[in-house]
Amino acid sequence: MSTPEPEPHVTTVHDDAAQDPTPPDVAVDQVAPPRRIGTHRVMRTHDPEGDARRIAVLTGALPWLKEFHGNVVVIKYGGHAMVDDECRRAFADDMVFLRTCGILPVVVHGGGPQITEMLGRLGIESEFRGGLRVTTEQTIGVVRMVLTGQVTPEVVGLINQHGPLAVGLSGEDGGLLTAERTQAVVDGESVDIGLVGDVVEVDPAPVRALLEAGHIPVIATVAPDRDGVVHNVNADTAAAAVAVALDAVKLVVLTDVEGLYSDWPDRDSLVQQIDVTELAEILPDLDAGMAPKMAACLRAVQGGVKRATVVDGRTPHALLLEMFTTEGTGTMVVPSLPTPTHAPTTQEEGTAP
Ligand SMILES: Nc1ncnc2c1ncn2[C@@H]1O[C@H](COP(=O)(O)OP(=O)(O)O)[C@@H](O)[C@H]1O
Ligand SMILES: CC(=O)N[C@@H](CCC(=O)OP(=O)(O)O)C(=O)O
Repeated sequence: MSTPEPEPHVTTVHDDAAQDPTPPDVAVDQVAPPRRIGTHRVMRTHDPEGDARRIAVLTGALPWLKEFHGNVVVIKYGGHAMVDDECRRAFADDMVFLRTCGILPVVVHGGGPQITEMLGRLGIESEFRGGLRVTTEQTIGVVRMVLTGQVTPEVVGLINQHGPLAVGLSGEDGGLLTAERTQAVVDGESVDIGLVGDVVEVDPAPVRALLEAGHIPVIATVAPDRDGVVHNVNADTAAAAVAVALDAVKLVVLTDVEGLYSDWPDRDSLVQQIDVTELAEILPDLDAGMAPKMAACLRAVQGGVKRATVVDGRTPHALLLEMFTTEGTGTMVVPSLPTPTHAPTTQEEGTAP
């Protein structure tokens, strides 16, 4: 019996190697690939000028962060500033930015165009006198429905895309606002405009409770009078009253124009800064849209709010630029400026804290 030939030694890769986690044989002359250490991330390209700009922005924000940290800032979010998607997203980002920086934003929203649209759909014509809506028994229901049932949830929803931060409430909730029937002033004459109220009392407790719980309050401006009759309150007016009651350091009014023009509509006449004495003088001559807005800024600063600014809400992030850079935007209302007895310093000229 002959001895069987030995099988030639063959290195094979078995079919079942796919299930076998051990690596296949490595030929002696094959070098293992070098081990890769770490992973990639987005890196800056060499850009000393860009770096200097970024650093200037970040360090330049420091005095403002110190000024606002732990303090209430009231933001009046006008109905005209809500119309564009990009601006709406930017507004929500800005509110969350403020809250994350330890600042306490409180939003008071308008909704004039949205109310007008709904009234139009119902076949009711809108009428304004002295910048305020003539409000009948019929229209107050629509005003209340649009502000609390449509605009508040929209604003809350926008902010809450970042997480459950915003909580909506109206002047009717928790005794927040008490209104008293008011009149409009047209050509120096007081005229009746129905169920329109001025704010005569603010109970800040419900808003403070929300702030303490880490929330961003979003307020709709319908409010009962002392008999419980609901009134339509202009959102600029309500924002000013809320800012005073909460000892806010700042009121920012977001609207659809760059600020106050002294010679409206001449675009070269933007007022950069105005003190309350001068504002009180020109207030009776202001046109409808700006009249309640500037009256609100006046009321806020006279009530102890350090600054009130009207800013163009159609420019995304205009609020951040206004709050965290020395170069302001829009029109700033400040307390009465003392008559300078010396050449103004840079600090007095600018808007630094
Ligand atoms: N002196 C002025 N300076 C700037 N805007 C003015 C002036 N007078 C009237 N306006 C008008 O006021 C409007 C802003 O008010 P309004 O429409 O009530 O805004 P919001 O909905 O934000 O409260 C501007 O779009 C402009 O048409
Ligand atoms: C009395 C009065 O005029 N109320 C306003 C309330 C909404 C508001 O102020 O909205 P804006 O801020 O978008 O203008 C109105 O009915 O239109």
